Amino acid sequence: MSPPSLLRRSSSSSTLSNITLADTRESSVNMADASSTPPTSLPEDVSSDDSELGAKTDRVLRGRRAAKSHLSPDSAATAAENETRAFSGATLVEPSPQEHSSSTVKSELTEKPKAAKHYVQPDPPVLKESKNRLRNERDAARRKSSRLASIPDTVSAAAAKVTSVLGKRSRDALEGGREMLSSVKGLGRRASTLSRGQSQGLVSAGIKEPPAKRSRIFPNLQSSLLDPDRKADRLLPAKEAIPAASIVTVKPTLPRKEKKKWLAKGLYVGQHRHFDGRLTESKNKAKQVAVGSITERTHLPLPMFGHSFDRIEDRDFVIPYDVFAPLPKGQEKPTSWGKLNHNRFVGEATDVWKKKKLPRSSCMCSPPSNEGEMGCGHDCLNRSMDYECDEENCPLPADRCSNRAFATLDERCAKGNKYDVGVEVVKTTNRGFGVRACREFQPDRIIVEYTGEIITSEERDRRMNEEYKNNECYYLMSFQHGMIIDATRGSIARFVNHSCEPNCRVEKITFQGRPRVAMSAGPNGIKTGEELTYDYKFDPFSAANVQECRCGAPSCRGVLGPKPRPKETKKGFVAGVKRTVAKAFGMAESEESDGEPRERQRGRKVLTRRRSDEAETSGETKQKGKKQQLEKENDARAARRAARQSSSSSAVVSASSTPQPQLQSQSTPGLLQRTTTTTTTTTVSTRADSAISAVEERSSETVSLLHSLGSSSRAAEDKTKEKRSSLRQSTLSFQPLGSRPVSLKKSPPAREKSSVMRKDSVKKIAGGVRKVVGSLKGKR
Ligand SMILES: C[S@@+](CC[C@H](N)C(=O)[O-])C[C@H]1O[C@@H](n2cnc3c(N)ncnc32)[C@H](O)[C@@H]1O
Repeated sequence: MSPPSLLRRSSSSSTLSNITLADTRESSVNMADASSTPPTSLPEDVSSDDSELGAKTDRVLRGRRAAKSHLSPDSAATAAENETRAFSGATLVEPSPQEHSSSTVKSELTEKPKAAKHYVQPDPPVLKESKNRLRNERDAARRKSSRLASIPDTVSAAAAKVTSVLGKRSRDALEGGREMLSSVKGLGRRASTLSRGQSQGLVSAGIKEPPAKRSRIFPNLQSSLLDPDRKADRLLPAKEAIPAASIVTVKPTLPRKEKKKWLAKGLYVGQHRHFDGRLTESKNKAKQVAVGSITERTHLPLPMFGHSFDRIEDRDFVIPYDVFAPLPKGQEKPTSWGKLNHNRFVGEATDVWKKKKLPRSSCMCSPPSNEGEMGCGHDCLNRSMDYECDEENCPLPADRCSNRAFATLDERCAKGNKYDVGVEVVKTTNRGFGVRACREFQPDRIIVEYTGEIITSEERDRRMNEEYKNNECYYLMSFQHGMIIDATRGSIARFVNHSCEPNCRVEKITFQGRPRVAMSAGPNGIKTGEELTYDYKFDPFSAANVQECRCGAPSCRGVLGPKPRPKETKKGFVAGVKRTVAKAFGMAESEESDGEPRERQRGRKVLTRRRSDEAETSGETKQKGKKQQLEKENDARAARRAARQSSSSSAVVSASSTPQPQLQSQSTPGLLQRTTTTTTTTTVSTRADSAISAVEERSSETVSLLHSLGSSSRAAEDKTKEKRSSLRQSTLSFQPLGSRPVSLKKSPPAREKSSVMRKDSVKKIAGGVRKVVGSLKGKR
């Protein structure tokens, strides 16, 4: 009866599609049986509603399974067969090609009962007993299923509710869906899955269920829940498939508050518009407070200092360095530089420092009467002594005291950002590395601290002779109590180059009992992008140490150090006596070493050439030879100088007029100079030798007397200025390219030197007299 076309032998993997309908007899039996079973005998008016259909199918399945379990082996087999046939009734529905598509499930399910009805055969005779039992079981199953049938409806209703808010607040919808699910607690697997009926329909129709789509949020969601036609279903995951923990709560993304970005480069970096170059720092600050209420336009701030400073000083506006010459990406960075942002006492320096404490200082300043004005100005005692005010030595509160340089620097640097640190290392075209400002600095404002290892002079000698003997640059600066800051490991300030027209100055300030070296802006302030420079002011004692200056300033001295004095005939009594003595001993005036004109100039020329040729390897041998020659000359000159100093017996005068090799104790900041020891054999004549020894004997008494006289009159003055003179000794030492340290000579202590330098004319005359006497004696 049944058309062969409707008999299917499927190899599909579907659980129920393995049923084989081999002959027509069997199939007719099956059909008869199927006619009495709900799936295949659904009346035409049966709704095609999924839930209902699902419920009915469910009932059949349950009834049949129950019957199966109560049958005898034979009857069970028959019942199983019947069951199979009953299902096969459903599978007899030949789906149209379109019906294979999952999207047409609904129509298929609607038509299926009708189609099945066509092919259902009358009920064949079966075992009565088993049939009755089967019926009973079926009834029981029906009762149970009817209860379950209402659950999908509940879920559908819930889903509909969820759908209504879908798209608005997905999170709320999810929560709602979850609540709904929990309200139908006890929901079985079948009831919780809305499309169970659908899926069974598909199966019974022999259509292989498409592989389930997987949701990213709910990986266990069944494909039916992802049906685009049923949005609500998507939000209702199968109860047992989705543990509560796996539900990801989607947090609403709130707009994040943007972090303030400081300008790090450009025309308008680090500017404030109320700066007036004519006013002092404190007055400027007061003015700034006064105009504080004015709302500043932020969209177009004025360039550096509001250009006012340029107008006042009648200077050209310069485009900041980083605008016309921004740091190239991947530019060369200094290597082998151990950064040290605080002074570190090394070795014996620690003990020295502990023993020698600096005296305390305190000021008596009173708060300025004008609101907003800053106190502790130039008349502040602490300031004049180069001491920084703090809460212990100053009666003013920190916000009214303008003498708190290091406190503000520490505060600024603690912020750690580039703007507040304010400086960066750059590669210069012709002077190695340098430092430039990343922001403006107002006049006298502290910029950076010169820090490094604090070492004793012995340690310095050792390092110079052993560790740094092949170095090109040295970073030594005198510190305190004869100690030295070695910034080989130090702060960024070590890279600051020299200029004959510097924009910064170096000063020593005692902060909370400890001296620290500050680099501050000069009187013109610093513009963003400007290279920082200060005057090294070192004394090129040896010609070998003279370096060509490449600062490019209009008033450049040509060398790193003071301008060489032109050769001139000295006037005055002492000079005359000297000349007489020199003539008497047959010493040519041209060999005078005071100004060291010939050698020094020759040396500079050589060095200048050498530095310009320094890149050429071939030139190095040449340089060495010349250097050796220079050193020989230096030694000879030093010997002559030693002889002359002794012969003149005027140690005091010569100390004040002749620039001595200094390692420390200079009254103004400058460079520490590595010196060559003057121990070479004296080549002066025997006559001169005898004259010298005679003078030495007689003059020693007079010199010491002069010292004692001077000291008593200076006592009061020294008391006040002692601290200052001992602190103002920031002299930095560095070495020209290729030169090698021979040994280092210690200069006299600061106090001794300063006292020596304060000689009055009486002493000069006395010295001159002694010289004449000495020379006359020598002649005799
Ligand atoms: C304290 S270091 C400064 C940093 C150095 N430019 C560097 O690259 O490390 C001093 C050395 O820099 C060089 N230098 C500094 N200022 C200079 C100038 N105006 N002209 C030529 N060379 C300079 C000299 O070689 C000097 O020995």
